[in-house]
Order: sequence, then structure tokens, then C-alpha cells
Amino acid sequence: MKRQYVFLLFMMLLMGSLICVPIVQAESPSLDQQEQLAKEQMDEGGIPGVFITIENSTHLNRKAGLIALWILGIGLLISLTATYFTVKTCYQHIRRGLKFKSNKRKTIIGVLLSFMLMIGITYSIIQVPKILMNGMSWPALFVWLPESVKWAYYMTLTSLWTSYLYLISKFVIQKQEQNYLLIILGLLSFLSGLGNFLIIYSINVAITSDIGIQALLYFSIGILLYVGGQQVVRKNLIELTNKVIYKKRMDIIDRLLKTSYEDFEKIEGGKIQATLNNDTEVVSRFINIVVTGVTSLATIICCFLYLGYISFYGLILSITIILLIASIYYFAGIYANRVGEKARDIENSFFQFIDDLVKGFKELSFYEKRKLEFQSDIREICDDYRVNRGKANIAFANMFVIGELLFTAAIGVIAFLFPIVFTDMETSALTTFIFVLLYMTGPVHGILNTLPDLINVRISWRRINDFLNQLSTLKFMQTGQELELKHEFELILDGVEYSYGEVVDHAFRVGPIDYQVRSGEVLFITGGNGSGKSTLAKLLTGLYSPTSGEIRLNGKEIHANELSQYCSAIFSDFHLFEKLYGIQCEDRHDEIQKYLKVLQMDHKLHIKNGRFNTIKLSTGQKKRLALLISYLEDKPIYLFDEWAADQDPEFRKFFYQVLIKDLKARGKCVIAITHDDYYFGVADKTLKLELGKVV
Ligand SMILES: Nc1ncnc2c1ncn2[C@@H]1O[C@H](COP(=O)(O)OP(=O)(O)OP(=O)(O)O)[C@@H](O)[C@H]1O
Repeated sequence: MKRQYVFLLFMMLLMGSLICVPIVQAESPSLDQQEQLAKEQMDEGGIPGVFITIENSTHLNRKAGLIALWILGIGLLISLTATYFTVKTCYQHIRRGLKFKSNKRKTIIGVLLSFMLMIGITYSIIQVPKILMNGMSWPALFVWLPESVKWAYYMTLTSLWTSYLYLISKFVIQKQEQNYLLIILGLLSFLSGLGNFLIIYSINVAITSDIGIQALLYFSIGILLYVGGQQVVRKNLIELTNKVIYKKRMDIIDRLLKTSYEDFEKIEGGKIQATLNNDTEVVSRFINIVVTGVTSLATIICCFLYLGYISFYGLILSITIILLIASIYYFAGIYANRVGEKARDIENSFFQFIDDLVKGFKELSFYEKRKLEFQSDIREICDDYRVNRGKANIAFANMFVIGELLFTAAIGVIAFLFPIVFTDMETSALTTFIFVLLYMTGPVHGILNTLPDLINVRISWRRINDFLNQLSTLKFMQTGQELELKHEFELILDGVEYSYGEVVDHAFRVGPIDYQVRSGEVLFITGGNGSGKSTLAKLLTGLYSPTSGEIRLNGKEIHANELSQYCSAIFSDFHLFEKLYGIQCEDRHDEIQKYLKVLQMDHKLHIKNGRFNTIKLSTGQKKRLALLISYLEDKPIYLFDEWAADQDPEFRKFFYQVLIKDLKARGKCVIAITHDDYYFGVADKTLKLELGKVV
């Protein structure tokens, strides 16, 4: 477990321990009895304000001593840990020269406000016996409670202040780690929940006792903790959530960019969009769920402890109801998870349809029947998605109603049955019980409402990780490495074969091919449709790795990743980017202008800051632009897949007679897939394919 989490756990235990202090009172007599006892003890010459019987006192002392020991141990651990981290932070600050935050005003205000809040909290702790025990003070309590209680009290204050110092030392220093922020947010949410409870508690004290005005302090601290905590948490949550989305998206994109083309092709259509768009968004809700959950949970725990303080049986009943609701939700969750998984599968197909809609809009536009059939298919998939999502949501809606019913029933049981069953229960205790339970409905709903979201987050989280795992089992290319390219080379294909699948599946297979080509040579690849020309081109350019045989460059086996660095290629389904990625064009302005003119695109196109002013061009123009980009890349191997097929005769001529010859003269190896037998003379070699075999 990370150090910070351990620290957070300690802080939570501390808060828990603080709440435990009043429980010491659980065995104490009621206020009326206390008054009576006080009078008796006063008559017997006892200490004023201490209303306890001998029998009760021994029992209470033992209990208080035990709790005090726990607090002492935990407090000591918190204090030591917090001091260690504070010293470490300060040491790092001095040694590594970390800077203070640049926004000094905000930092100072933050420190001042938190300091005032700490003073308030400290004062509240000092006031605990005064409010809970009718005007008593800690020193008076220390007289008859074990010595360890006194130490526990001081240790609580010490651990509170050492933790505060640690948080402040982190707060004022500029660099904030995400983990640290998460801990702070978790802690603040918990404190916020505690504040929420203080509000209920103080209101209840104000209306059921005559020390209301003293409870105002707790009310104010409660509001400060609740509202202040929520404000800070919500604000930071937005930033953190966006960071989480950004990080997950970039993780996926980074891995995708490192994946080989061959593996990329195998990824199920629509999966990338679904994971990048939806799953990351859904996962980002997790932080919000956690914060809402922690705040509500803190309030509920405090309320339970308070209820236990008032009536043990009431507490058991409330816990039973909550456990019942939780188990109903658990089973609903299993069902919703199953349906949700199905809905998420449908989402992949939905994104595939969206892809088809965008890319195939032209084809859809001019055939109404096709459009209608496509529309019917997409409607079917959307409907399937709606039904499955709906099933999961309805399951939760039903559970929510049942949960609410059970909770209200619990309040009813307490209001109507408790006065009959527990006849000795005071009316004020009963009122408090119902009042606190009613106030608890908010936090209970808070938790119940986050559960459906939590299920969705779980599904998306699994999908993202499955996808990342799938990507990590694929071959990774080394990116970001500049290879030193050899400009004089001989490329040898030795028994090279490539298959799209298993022989039993009758998958298409190219090869085995034994061939060689060298720098300064022009190779034309010919063959009928589906003969395997593009597949061979992908092998020659390193987009595919041979399934058997090897490719050697200057006698040494070359890996597909490396080979692709040697190549610039224009395939028939090429894509144009609006930016000239990876090409320095500032000092090549004249050269670019010259080629734009030759390609008759100078009137239409210009490049500014490495970007084209437009890429809305005709198919032929796009191909010419791709040719220009390829030319500027200046790689040792050039591959053109039927580049000239849809060009005017003059550009066709330019391509074969000028460009290819120019590339050859510059020592480049040019491989062109072509059917232009008129220009076959330009080639040094011709390779003809039939059903994947060289003929
Ligand atoms: N990604 C792929 N997965 C499975 N099979 C594929 C894939 N790409 C191509 N094929 C199959 O490989 C065979 C050869 O395709 P290829 O594109 O290499 O032919 P080609 O000679 O370039 O054809 P054309 O002249 O029509 O472009 C075809 O039968 C095709 O179905």
C-alpha cells in the first residue's frame, strides 16, 4: 500500500476515534438521572458536575481506558508519520530547491482559512465534555478517568496539528502530485461528511436540550467543514476528472501508435471509438462517485454512532435495514452488470455503423433503398442498445424504490413500534432517532444513486484495461527512434511468404517469393485484381512482417519496423493529413513552390507553418499532393500503388518520365504497382503476380 494511503487511513481512524469519545458516554445515565446523581454526590461532598455511580464509574473507567489506549496508539502513529513526511517535504524543498506556489495571495488566504478552521476544530474538541456532559471540562474529567484518557486527549490534538502541518507543507509547495491531491480530496470529502453530521447533531441538540447556544459552535464548524469541503472537492474534482480522461486517452493513443499496422488492422471496428470516447468518459465519473460516496458514508457512519449512543436496538434495526438494502442492490448489481456488458458490446457495433455512415454517406445518398435498409439496421442496433441499457436502469430504479421503502419502513417501525416494545425509551430519544434517520435519507440516497454509475464505471474500466491488454500483447514498434538509413543497399526477399490466416480457412497467401531489388533500381509489380500486389507492397514496405522467410538489407535481416523507416508510400487508399508531419519545410519553400507549380497546384495550394491551406481537392489533385509530400520525405525506398491510374496523360507522363527517373537518378529504389504497359520501359525489373505467386 502506498505511504499516502496509509496516512489517509490513519487520518480516517483518527476521525473515527474522535467520534468514539462520546461513546464513552453510552453507558452513562440520562440527563435527569445525572442531575439527580449530581445532587446526591454534592450532598455526599463529591466533585460538582461529575454524575456517576461507583458501579458505573468502574465500568466506564475500564471502557474509557481501553478506547484511550487505542486513540493513543493511533494518534502516536499519525503524529510520527505526519512529522516524518513534514520533515521530508521541507528537506526536499530545501535540497531540490522546490518553489513555493506562484499565486501567493491565494496560498496565504488558503493557509489563513485552514488555520482558522483548525482553531475552530481544536476549540470544538476542547468543548466536547462541556456540551455532552452538562458544562464539564476535560481537566475535571481527568480527575476520575484513567491517566491514559488525558494522554489520548493530548495525542488527538497533537496528531491533528501535525497532520495539518504536513498538509500545509505540501499545499504551499508548487509541485502537486496527483496521488497527493486524491488523498486530500478523500480526506476533505470525509471531513465534509463529518461536517454534515455535525449539522444534524447540533440542530438536534439545539431543539431537544437547553444547551442549544453552545451547540451553535458545532453547527458553525459543521457548515464550514461541509460547505467548504464540498466547494474545494468539487472544484478540484473537475480538474482531476479531466486529467484522468486525458491520461487514459493518451495511454490508449500512445499504445495504438506503437502498434504495428498489421495488428492495427485486426482490431475490431468501432472498438477504438467506443473505448476512446465512451469508456474514458464513463471512467472519469469514478472520482465523483468516490467523493460523493465517501462524504455520504462519513455522514452515515457518524449518524450510526450517534444513534447507537441514543438506542442500541435502534442502531441494530437501522444497520439491518441498510444491510438488507445493500444486499438487494448487490444482486441487482450482478444483473445490471450482465446486461450492461451486453449493452457495451452493442456499442462497438454502433460505432462501426457510425463509421460506415460517415465514410459511406456518398453511397447511401444516391440509393434510397440502400439508405432505408441501412437505417433499419442502425435503428435495430440502437434499439437493442436502448433495451439492454433500459433493463439495467429499470433494475436499479426498482431497487431504488425498494430501498427507499425499506428505509421509510424502518422510520415507521421506530416511530410506531419502539414506544410499544421499548417502554422505557424517552420521547426525546425517539424524536432524535427519527430526526437523524430522516436526515440520513439524503446520504443514503447519495450512495444508492452512485451504484448504477459504479457498475457502468466497472464495465468501462474493464473494457479499457482489456483493450490496453490486447494492445500490449500485440507487437510494438519502436517509435521516436531516428534510424541511420543506408542509402546504398540491396534488399533481398528470401522465401518470403505472407498469409492472412490459416490454410484450413483458405486464407489468401502470397509467396514464397525469392527476389532482390537495390537502390537506384525501378521495379514494376503487375498482376490482376486480387493477385496479391498490395499485400506484397505491404511486405516490401514493412507494414506486414513475413509469416515465413526473411527480408535482408545488405545481407542482414531487417525487421519490419526498421524497413518501414526506409519507405515512403502512396497506397490506393492513402490518407492526407492537413499538416506536414515530420517534414521540415521552412527552408524548402522554393523547392515546394517549384513542385506545386509542376503539379499545377500552385494556384490552389500553399503551405503556411507546415499546414496546407486546404485539402478539399479533387481525387487527382489529392494524389498529386500525396506525391509532393512523399517526395519531400526523401526516403531511400518509394512505393506507388497505381498512382498514375486516375491522372491526366500529362501528369502520367510526368510521373513516369520525370519523377521516377529523377528518383532513380538520386539513387532511390522505386517500386510501382502499375498496369501502364506503355511505360514499362521505365522499369529496370518487372514482377508479375498471379494468385499470390510470382509468374
Ligand atoms: N486485411 C486483409 N485480411 C484478409 N484478407 C485480405 C486482407 N487484405 C487483402 N486480403 C485478401 O488478399 C487478396 C489479395 O489482395 P491484394 O489487395 O493484395 O490484391 P491486389 O493484387 O492488390 O488487388 P487489386 O489490384 O484489386 O488492388 C485478396 O483476395 C483479399 O481478399
